[in-house]
Amino acid sequence: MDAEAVQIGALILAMALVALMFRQRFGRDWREFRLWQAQQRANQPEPTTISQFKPLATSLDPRTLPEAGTALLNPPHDLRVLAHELRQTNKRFVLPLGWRSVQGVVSLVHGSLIDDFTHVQVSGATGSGKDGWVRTALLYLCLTNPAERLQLALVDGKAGLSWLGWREKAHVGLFAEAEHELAPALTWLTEQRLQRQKLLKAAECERWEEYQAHDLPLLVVFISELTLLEQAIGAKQLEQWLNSELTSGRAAGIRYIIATQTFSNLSTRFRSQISLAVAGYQPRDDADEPNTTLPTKAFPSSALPPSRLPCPPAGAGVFSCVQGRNAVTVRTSFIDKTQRQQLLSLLPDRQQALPILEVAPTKAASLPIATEQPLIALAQTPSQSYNRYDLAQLLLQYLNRPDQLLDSELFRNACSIEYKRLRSYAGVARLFWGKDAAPNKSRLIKQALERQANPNEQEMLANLLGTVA
Ligand SMILES: Nc1ncnc2c1ncn2[C@@H]1O[C@H](COP(=O)(O)OP(=O)(O)OP(=O)(O)O)[C@@H](O)[C@H]1O
Repeated sequence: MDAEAVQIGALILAMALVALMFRQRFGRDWREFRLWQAQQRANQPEPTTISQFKPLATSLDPRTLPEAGTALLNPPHDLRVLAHELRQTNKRFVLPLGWRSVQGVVSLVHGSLIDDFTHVQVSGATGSGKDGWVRTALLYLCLTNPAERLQLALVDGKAGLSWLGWREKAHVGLFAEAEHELAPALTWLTEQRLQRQKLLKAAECERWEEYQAHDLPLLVVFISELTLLEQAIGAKQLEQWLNSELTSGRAAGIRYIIATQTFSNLSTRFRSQISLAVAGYQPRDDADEPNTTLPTKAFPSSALPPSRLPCPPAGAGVFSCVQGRNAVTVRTSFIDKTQRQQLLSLLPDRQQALPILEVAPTKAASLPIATEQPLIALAQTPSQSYNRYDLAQLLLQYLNRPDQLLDSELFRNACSIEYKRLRSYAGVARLFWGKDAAPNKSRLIKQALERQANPNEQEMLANLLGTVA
């Protein structure tokens, strides 16, 4: 009996040992398989919408810049060569992204702001060529589209030095260069978006692309250094504003190109609205993901992560363009000052004055309320017996003088409709001014309701006659 028990015990022990060995082996195999699977996925990027051309010009030097992956050593620095290559596309609003060379074949990577991507982020350490990239892209856009079809808004916190000669051009609809102009420029952009939404709504268009009339050009907004805007209006306000404008600007025919040295410390929320990352050199590999959305190890073989690109000045103009999981490393054409001035002189001058950017609201808290958040909330209002676009415009107009809203029948009417629904002054205030609405806004709603309940004689007459104050 004892011997039998020993035998059974030995058998169980032997089985457990075998199971343990298998488990370890199997676990290792499984991990290796997952790693191999991840590598395969990374090496076979999904088909991209940014595309490349076989060159029309035959004399391009196919050598690549040392240590810069597929980036071309000597990209053509003549805009006519770019134009010559891009003749092959039939897409609208095309941006040249840069040149690459694979096994001796040179190609120009490019994409359309309408068909291929929407908003673009451009990053890279100082001197990596961000301004150069944007200037070439925008110059090309202006030379290929009349001012009636394309307008630029240049918000350049770097005192406009990179944009000398652009202010006078008919393509430029807004030019903000001084620090005090930055916050009003953002308000102007929100107003533009609201006006566009109103026009599109009147024309029963869900998207700008459907709009048939010719009075709504594509508006391309370039923000040259995000951190300067952050200093001017505050991080939280900027994040809220960007989130609203990037989300709703797209359907209104507005595209943002946002540049900064690194997106590392900036909110990830608004960045989810950006569909193309143009990423130059970064000194640290933990900056790879914030600047491209791809972790260092997930880069496909077609591109180098920003931290592996050659650093400027040798690596100036080298960028990895990342869209989803697809990425390519390119070098941009550098249009020098002489050529730039010549090309700018071909663009028509403006006939009308630029908008005057009044002194900014000093408090960050008073940035446009009529942004996405209240508009989305308003759009969900079940009883639409007031015009939400007019209300949004009104809120924006009285941003710094909210007390004066009390004189508006539209405002008071909207307050009473929303209060009946929400049963909370603070709730209505949040609906109108966003989630950070201050307590004084709740008081304002209360006052509006009191006034609506006890209108003065003139207001009663106006109400009876059906006119809007
Ligand atoms: N495509 C390019 N090819 C070669 N050199 C370039 C290219 N682009 C830029 N450079 C060089 O790099 C310099 C810096 O470029 P640029 O001012 O565009 O960089 P930046 O990233 O905007 O810098 P910063 O953040 O400091 O403003 C340019 O003066 C030019 O000499």
